[in-house]
Amino acid sequence: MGIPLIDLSGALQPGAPRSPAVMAVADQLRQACMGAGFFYVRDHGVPLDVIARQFELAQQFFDLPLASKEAISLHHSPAMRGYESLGGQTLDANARPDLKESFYCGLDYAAEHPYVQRGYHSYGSNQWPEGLPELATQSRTYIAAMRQLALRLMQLLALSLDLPEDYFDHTHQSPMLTLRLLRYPPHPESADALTFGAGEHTDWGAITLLAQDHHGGLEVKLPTGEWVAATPIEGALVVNLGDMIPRWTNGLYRSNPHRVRNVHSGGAPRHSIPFFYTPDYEAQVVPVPTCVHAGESPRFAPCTVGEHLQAMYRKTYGLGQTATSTTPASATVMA
Ligand SMILES: O=C(O)CCC(=O)C(=O)O
Ligand SMILES: [Fe+2]
Repeated sequence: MGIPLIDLSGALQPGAPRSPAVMAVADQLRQACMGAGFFYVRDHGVPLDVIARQFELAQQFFDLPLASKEAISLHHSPAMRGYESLGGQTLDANARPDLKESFYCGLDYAAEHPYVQRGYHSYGSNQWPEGLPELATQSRTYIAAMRQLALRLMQLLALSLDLPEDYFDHTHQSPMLTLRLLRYPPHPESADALTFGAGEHTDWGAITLLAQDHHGGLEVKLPTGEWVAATPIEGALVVNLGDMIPRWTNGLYRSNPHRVRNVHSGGAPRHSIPFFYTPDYEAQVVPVPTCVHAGESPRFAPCTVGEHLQAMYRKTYGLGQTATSTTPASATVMA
């Protein structure tokens, strides 16, 4: 079992849900989601020049002086948007802080939006760096294109579960969408076994669409326990399932652990751009009807998206509680 490559041409248009081309893609998705929980997509409809420009601007952003980046530190932002310096996050509580710099942005939610008023984590406005005005406009274009693809992938996922195509559409009314720019310095030669660019973790939302540069370094843990490289494929995106998907599918589809070490770049930094398609903060995540059969019970405690995400942010940023003392209620697996 590896990480399959799925060609989306012929399956991008909604409204012809049961055509043979669409159902062939839905079948491939089902196999991938029951296995690696990761797959590549190509012919995905996101213009390649939009992706290339996002990488150029990411490089320009990280090349800014540290003081310019720190001026928009995410610690200044109630919505957790902005710059995060090296070692700012510890994705694996048993490892060292991650060797990566990052920049968070997302949808602009106005101060009057009820979720901003309620102080929900990550709802609010962006912080953009001085001197790089195109980053804001380009990131909005990128988010819009990725959002459209993610919506379509969730529709195909619904079909793969024998559900109506639009089954999950309503769960993304006011989503927690996050676009993240990442730069990993070269992995130090002296690094010990507890050093990672991104420590072992699962993603937290619905699906992640990852664009990576040509260096590689992302590794995925298969259900067998074997780690495999998610080697870059030109023009393709890596898609993986976040923690909401096993909850919706009662464990049928997997949100698999993965990690990053920038060990193949010949001493160059590695850049990647994950887009986290995370549902509405208040969406209740309970198993879909086609995944709980007579006599079976739900394997996960019901949760809202916001509860789980907030607990995971707290855990990996040491906010409020220490990493080891935080066990999100939503992580509970029922017997
Ligand atoms: O940089 C990568 O390839 C993956 C990053 C990642 O897993 C994450 O940000 O959740
Ligand atoms: Fe991840």
